[in-house]
Amino acid sequence: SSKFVLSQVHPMWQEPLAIPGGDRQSPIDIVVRKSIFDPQLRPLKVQYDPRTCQQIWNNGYSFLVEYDDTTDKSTLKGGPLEDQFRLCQFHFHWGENNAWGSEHSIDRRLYPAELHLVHWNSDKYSLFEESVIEDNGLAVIAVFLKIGKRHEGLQKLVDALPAVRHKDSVVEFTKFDPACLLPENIDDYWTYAGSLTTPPLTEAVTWIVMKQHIEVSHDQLAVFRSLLFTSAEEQLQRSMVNNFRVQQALKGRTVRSSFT
Ligand SMILES: O=S(=O)(O)/C=C/c1cc(Br)ccc1O
Ligand SMILES: [Zn+2]
Repeated sequence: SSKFVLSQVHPMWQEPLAIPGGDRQSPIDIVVRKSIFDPQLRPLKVQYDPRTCQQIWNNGYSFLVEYDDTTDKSTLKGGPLEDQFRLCQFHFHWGENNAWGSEHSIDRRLYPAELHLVHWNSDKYSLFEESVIEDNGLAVIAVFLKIGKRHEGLQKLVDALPAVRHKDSVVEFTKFDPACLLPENIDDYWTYAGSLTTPPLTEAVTWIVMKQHIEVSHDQLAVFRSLLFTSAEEQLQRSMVNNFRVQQALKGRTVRSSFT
């Protein structure tokens, strides 16, 4: 029988005492009126190849949709980026209800969920693992999710999630084009220097936070919440909800916008 702890009494992981550097941590609240329009920010160039999609893995924090990043087939460049970056995975963060769940906020407004498309700098490094510790090693596109109409493109992913209910489970997942999860307008975004929001929390990320959100249905998000933080062997199962990090101090950083 499935006895799940419905509300989270303990955070997903303990915030470490010593954070690497600590002056460019993520996520943050984006104060719109304090962001600076930068006319030199170029449009983003996203070129994803659905054939590089490989599997879904429940890593105990979220579920990662993983891509073959051994060649430059699914890439991101332009925007604030000087180099070419390779897509390695995307995942989400969400709440136990629709009132919260995103990691970033816009003028303190939280969304029920947030998508992260994680890319690493393949001009400078040969492996994702190397890029994770370098200050311009990673670029993450963040897209807010709002409850509304059903997202047709997401449904293929939602249908696969019961197969990765427990931590450490993996299921083959192919031919998924992550571009279908981007909003129509990807030219309007905020960007700032930050960190991973899950361990190792390294300060290697150029964040690109989309202004326009996407819509998913209540039922689609409910399937995210049916996942578990815990592995099949564990006695006490815990629902995978509230897998977001607390917001971090801006510490004098500037958030730039690509739009006025
Ligand atoms: O939430 S993010 O900051 O995008 C964390 C990304 C991430 C980085 C590593 Br390394 C492993 C799994 C992950 O989900
Ligand atoms: Zn994330």
